[in-house]
Amino acid sequence: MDNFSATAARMLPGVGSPVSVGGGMFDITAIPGFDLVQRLFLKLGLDSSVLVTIGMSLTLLTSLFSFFTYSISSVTTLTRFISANLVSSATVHSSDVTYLYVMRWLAANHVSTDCRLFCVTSRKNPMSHAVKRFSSYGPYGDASARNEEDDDDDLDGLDGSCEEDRLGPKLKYTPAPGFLYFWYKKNLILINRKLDLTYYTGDIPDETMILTTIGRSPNLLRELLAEARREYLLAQAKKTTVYTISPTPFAQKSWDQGRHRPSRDISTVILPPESKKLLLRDVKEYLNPVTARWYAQRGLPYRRGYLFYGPPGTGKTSLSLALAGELKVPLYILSLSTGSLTDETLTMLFVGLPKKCIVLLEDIDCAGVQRNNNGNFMFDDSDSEEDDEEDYSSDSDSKSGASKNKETKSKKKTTNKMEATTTGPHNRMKTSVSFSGLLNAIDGVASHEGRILIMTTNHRERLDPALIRPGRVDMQVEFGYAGRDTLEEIFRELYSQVDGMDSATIEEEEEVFGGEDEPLIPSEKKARNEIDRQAQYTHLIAELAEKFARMIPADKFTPAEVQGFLISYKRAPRLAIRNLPAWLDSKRSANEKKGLKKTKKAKSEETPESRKPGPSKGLSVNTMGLHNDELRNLLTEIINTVLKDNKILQHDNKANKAPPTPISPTSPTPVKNEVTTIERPVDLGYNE
Ligand SMILES: Nc1ncnc2c1ncn2[C@@H]1O[C@H](COP(=O)(O)OP(=O)(O)OP(=O)(O)O)[C@@H](O)[C@H]1O
Repeated sequence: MDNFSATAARMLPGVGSPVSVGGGMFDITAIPGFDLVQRLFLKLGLDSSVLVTIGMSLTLLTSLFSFFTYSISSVTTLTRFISANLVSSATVHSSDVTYLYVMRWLAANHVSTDCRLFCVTSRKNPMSHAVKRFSSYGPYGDASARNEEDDDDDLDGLDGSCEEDRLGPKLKYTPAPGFLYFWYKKNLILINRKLDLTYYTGDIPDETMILTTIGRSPNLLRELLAEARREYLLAQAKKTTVYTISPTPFAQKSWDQGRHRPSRDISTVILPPESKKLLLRDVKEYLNPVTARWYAQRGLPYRRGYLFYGPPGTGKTSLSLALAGELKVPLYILSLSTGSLTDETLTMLFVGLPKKCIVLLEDIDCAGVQRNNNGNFMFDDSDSEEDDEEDYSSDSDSKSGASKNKETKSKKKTTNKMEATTTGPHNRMKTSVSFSGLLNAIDGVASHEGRILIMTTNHRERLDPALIRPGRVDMQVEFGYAGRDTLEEIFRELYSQVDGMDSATIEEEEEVFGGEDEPLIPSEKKARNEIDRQAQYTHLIAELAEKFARMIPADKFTPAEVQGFLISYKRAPRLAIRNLPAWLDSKRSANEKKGLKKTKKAKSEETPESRKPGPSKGLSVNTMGLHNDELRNLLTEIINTVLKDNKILQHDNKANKAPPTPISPTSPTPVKNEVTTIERPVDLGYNE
């Protein structure tokens, strides 16, 4: 026996001599090539017995691998057999709203919160949407719309807990992707959440969720899905989905992820009752399927447009939101001053609208939307929100100041470029929307039939008549300062009997501020039963509301201002009334200061040039680069004489004075495709 055979025999009994395998005799040296390898190893001075070890190990591993492969394939075959014959399953994809139904259901039934493998995030998570997918299980308007606020709102409603405690935002637990099981109606349900990272670009990865239950009948899963759907939709009925455009200035504009706001009850928007009634009747009639057929049969475009106009803070946006809630349609908000809107993007946005929705084209006059000589809208720096407020200043002195200011601004505007920087309250972005582009978007072929268009403006007089002609605007609603009735209603609305509000809560709150001399209701007069107590409270608030309304000058403040004041006294109406005179004084002096500032500003803007008689507005004199004062004066004189002779100046002045053709009020009953102006009654019957 040579060296190798001796070593092999040492390590493996039987090497070099026949080895017993499977009961038979196996001689390792009989393997073909063994002799050759053995000699090679001997030449290289290596211990060839290693070969035996490697050979044996490889054989063992191959056997094990074959065993596992076989086992896995058997399990797969078995699983396939079971899933094909013994279980039922439902597949839900995250791109479909059903996903949201299920996720909400899981949260509502504590399935997602009680699982062992979970993700955790903060409830008020300022992080990206990617985190939110796993941190949220609230309702979403559509599959892509996942919003943190909404989740939290809804979650609070579901588990009765609050999203924050004394220390800060609470933690939120949700199931990790993978397997999860729970019991539903005494049946085991298995959920497999699988992420699809194939096209993952860093935002929310797609997900497939498979719900499986034992048994061949799919009824159980259908029941669960139907229940999830019902609960989700019922929760949604109390909400309005609001879409705005994505805030990125350079990206292709598109509607952003819908946000769910609690629907605003239309009764909380205070308007003269007849205006509200007419408007509601008109919109509801328009949305009636019979009306749609009526339009179709006559070949009329099935669209309806409204113009809400009035000072800022008088409820135009609030009413639009409330209308969307009342009609259960989504609200799409678009402000012409927001973002780098172009004709194309505007058209695309209108194309992207669903069939039934409200489009709110806000502040159509914002930043001075006007048509220039080229037919394009111009956006002016000088007209900011602040100016809107100034223009509507309740102080008569300041009003004259404002109008002077406005004149100076409008002069500036004429020199404006077609594309100018806009100053919306939030953005400073380039905007260029041509007039025809806007009209095309509103009523071009791309515009969806069945939509409701609401345009709001603080300055109806600045709008081009073509924009608000019948067919584009079928009804106009004026929003004004708070008259006596409105003031009373605002007060009553704020202190109404919701959220446990009653005379006891008021007295408690007053105690915090040092208490009032008189008891709210003398103890001997306090009602005995609940119904009487409620009636007594309503009566009391009505009396206070009347007193409050009598103390404020009518038609001087916007509902937003009055609400803002009252909100400081959420549960202390008598305190609000006590502090009202001080608030009115502060408002008055603020207005006086504002008026003074404006007069000063207007004076400072008056340059010696502006005082000189010059060519009429809109007429520019090209001095061919000559800056000679004499020449300029001479030219000015010549032009003025020529203009006077040709009556151009007269005509031009007239044109400047004449406001854009006003829409005259017609009959109070809306007539199809005729403009109906719902004005607030001229005399509201309120005495100051
Ligand atoms: N008529 C009203 N009834 C109830 N609340 C009102 C009314 N007007 C204003 N408010 C309150 O004032 C706030 C601002 O109102 P809103 O945004 O609707 O005013 P707006 O007329 O759209 O203002 P802007 O012209 O600046 O857009 C809201 O919180 C709203 O609750």
